[in-house]
Amino acid sequence: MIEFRDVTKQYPDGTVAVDGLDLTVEDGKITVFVGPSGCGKTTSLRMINRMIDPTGGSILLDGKDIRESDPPLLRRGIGYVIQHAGLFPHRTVLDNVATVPLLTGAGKRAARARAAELLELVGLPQEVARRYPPQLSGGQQQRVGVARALAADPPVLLMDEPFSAVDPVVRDDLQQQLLRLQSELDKTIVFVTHDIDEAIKIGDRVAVFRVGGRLAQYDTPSALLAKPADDFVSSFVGRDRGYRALGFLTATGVPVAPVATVPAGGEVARAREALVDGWAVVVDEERRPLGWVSAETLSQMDGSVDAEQLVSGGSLFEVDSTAGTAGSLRNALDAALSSPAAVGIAVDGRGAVVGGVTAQTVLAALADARRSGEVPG
Ligand SMILES: Nc1ncnc2c1ncn2[C@@H]1O[C@H](COP(=O)(O)OP(=O)(O)OP(=O)(O)O)[C@@H](O)[C@H]1O
Repeated sequence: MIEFRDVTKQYPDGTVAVDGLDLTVEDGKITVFVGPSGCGKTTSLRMINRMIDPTGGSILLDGKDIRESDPPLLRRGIGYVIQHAGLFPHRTVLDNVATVPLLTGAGKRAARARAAELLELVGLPQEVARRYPPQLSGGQQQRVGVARALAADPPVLLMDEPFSAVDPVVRDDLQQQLLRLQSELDKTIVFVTHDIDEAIKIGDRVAVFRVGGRLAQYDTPSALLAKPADDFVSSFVGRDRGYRALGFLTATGVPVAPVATVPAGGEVARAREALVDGWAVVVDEERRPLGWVSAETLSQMDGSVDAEQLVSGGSLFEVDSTAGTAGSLRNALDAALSSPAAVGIAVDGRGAVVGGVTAQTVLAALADARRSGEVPG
């Protein structure tokens, strides 16, 4: 547990970067510091490993004031990941990671074995280990940075905008990977970002800072979206916060209705009979959706349903609650809104069609969730 107690940092030029911060970072959780540029996120983070010392108040790590700890020793228990990974360009990827176990007294062979293990853990293919950092993509470099930070097996991990320099698709991938790693490792992670979407996606708890280094709100992502403390937080979490809040409710409670399906390669005449409200989903042998057909598209096919001529299908959402993979209400609503037939396709864990929902059904499920108190109104 990391406790900030009335922590203030005033730089020598008079700038107050952090002002009276009181906050407790829980063990085994991801705590995100988010806020506009210059609000003191990085300063707050760096005070945890004593790269910066506060000018007022105190920070406790597991009940002990960190001022009583020798900084190098303190940092052994605190991994640190930054934007652009901060790797040594002239050492191989393997050696970049192996540096840490070497520093903590492991032999060369053991250090390299540990490094190889960590690279695998963060999802890097083996051949990457022999390359040098400039020969890696930005996303791969970030993974190496995470592997290196984990090398000493520190209970605490500080991450300062680690994924900001990569494109949105890679970023999404890195975020998923972090969540997967965390579900295995249970580290205490403090993560700085200026991106509220990222904060909401990965944070167990999110601390929103305002400029001047003051904490505006510290809450779970869903509470932040449902009950922003003031106008600043409300505008920071954004206009579509109601829509984003749907991402926290699983679609398991949404009644899925049967949806018309026709096999690819089946007879057009039969497919025409199967249409419901003018549409049917074309599926492969495993009942996985390939796209939609309407009376009009069928009229352009001769004889059999041609998988090359379908109306493309919109997003899908999962309802396989037994596998614990149910999508969210947001996924379900998006599926309905993006479907050419206005019916969102629900699939099971294997991707087979199990039915469909309309936007009205999703909204009715949301209204039910509100009535039962599952979500604040
Ligand atoms: N060494 C320093 N000397 C003086 N002022 C500083 C110093 N470092 C940071 N600051 C100021 O302290 C404030 C907080 O900076 P900090 O880097 O903690 O913010 P941040 O929220 O992480 O910002 P960003 O998202 O832009 O990185 C800013 O006004 C910044 O200009």
